[in-house]
Amino acid sequence: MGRYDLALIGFGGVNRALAELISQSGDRLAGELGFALRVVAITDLRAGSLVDTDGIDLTPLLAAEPGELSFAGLAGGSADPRNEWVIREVPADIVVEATFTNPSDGEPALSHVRWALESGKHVCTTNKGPVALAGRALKRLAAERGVSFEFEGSVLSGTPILRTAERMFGGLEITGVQSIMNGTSNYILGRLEVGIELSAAIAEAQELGYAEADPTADIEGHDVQLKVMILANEVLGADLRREDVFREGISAITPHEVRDAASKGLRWKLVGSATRHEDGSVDARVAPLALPADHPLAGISGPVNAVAFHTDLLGTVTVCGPGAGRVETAYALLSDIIAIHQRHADDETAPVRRVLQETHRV
Ligand SMILES: NC(=O)C1=CN([C@@H]2O[C@H](COP(=O)(O)OP(=O)(O)OC[C@H]3O[C@@H](n4cnc5c(N)ncnc54)[C@H](O)[C@@H]3O)[C@@H](O)[C@H]2O)C=CC1
Ligand SMILES: N[C@@H](CC=O)C(=O)O
Repeated sequence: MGRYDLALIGFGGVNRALAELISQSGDRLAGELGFALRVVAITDLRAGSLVDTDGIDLTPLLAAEPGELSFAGLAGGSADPRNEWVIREVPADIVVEATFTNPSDGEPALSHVRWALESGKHVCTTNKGPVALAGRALKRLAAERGVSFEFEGSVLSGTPILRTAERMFGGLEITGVQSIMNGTSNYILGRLEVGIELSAAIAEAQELGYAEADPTADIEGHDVQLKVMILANEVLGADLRREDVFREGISAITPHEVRDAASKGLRWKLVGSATRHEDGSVDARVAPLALPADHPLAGISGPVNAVAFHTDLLGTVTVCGPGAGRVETAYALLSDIIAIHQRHADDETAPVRRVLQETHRV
């Protein structure tokens, strides 16, 4: 059986959840998917870096409290993350980027992704920064190097919204999208409705693993701004920059307004939308809206997200599912790895083929 060796960049909630999945369910997944997964490198700003090209034993790492994990002193370990060296030099097949999202310039994740693609490694990421701010250039670089750049988890976490649009909407003209794409703000609005204070609701969203490292990005709409850019660029053929997308968050909405709206059958939602005009131009914006109960997005609660696609032949098609969560987002990474396998399993240089040949099974 073939195998993919992974380098995990960032070892916070999402990449830990992926490591847990591999550690606990790797054999079952290998039987089902036809390839095994092995982690050969991990880097993290706080923990440092750890490399073992024979495969890292994940069990003791996952047993440690996240805040207390340090790779210094372990064989192949260092207190320094050594991101560039690990990404460029360690012989991994796939670099899995899950450091924090930087809405301003996408760094350092943008460099991580670029280094990996330049080194001829496939990349999967849940990080919205590189995809929203440099998606076109990175896809071009990946194509030049004959590798894949996958980012399903950058929009709607594990819910396969980008692949659904790409693979299932053939022949449809999509004229616009209206969406709820931030689990944290949607969760918080629901908590305000039942009388929880804003600061307590934010703390809950952090504890549950939904919030960004800096939750301002969730509350003030930066996160949705990036996701609208990704969706519009991928689905509507746009080439939006951040300054093209009007942004207003939920911080100005008071708990009283939320409860008052609910008593009138309205629900405040942070809505990201994009519309394509006849001349091909695309307008996009992020703003809170008080939606009537019969709106397709009004009933979307908690960390669940949804995208309503406006199409010519089907009218409105709404897809909903988890929009945040560690395990849910780790699933997005697994789905990216499966996509890489499906695309490259027949390549001359594909890792699966290479391993099969090495072990003389073909
Ligand atoms: N948690 C969620 O529900 C979702 C998260 N995402 C995105 O996935 C990414 C990871 O999310 P989480 O794991 O929840 O975040 P997290 O904050 O739990 O983990 C990020 C990790 O990256 C590490 N890190 C930061 N800078 C680094 C650097 N320069 N080099 C190496 N490591 C570095 C941090 O020490 C931390 O352990 C973020 O970009 C986030 O926006 C996307 C969809 C959903
Ligand atoms: N903080 C984000 C995580 C996923 O992108 C959210 O709450 O949606």
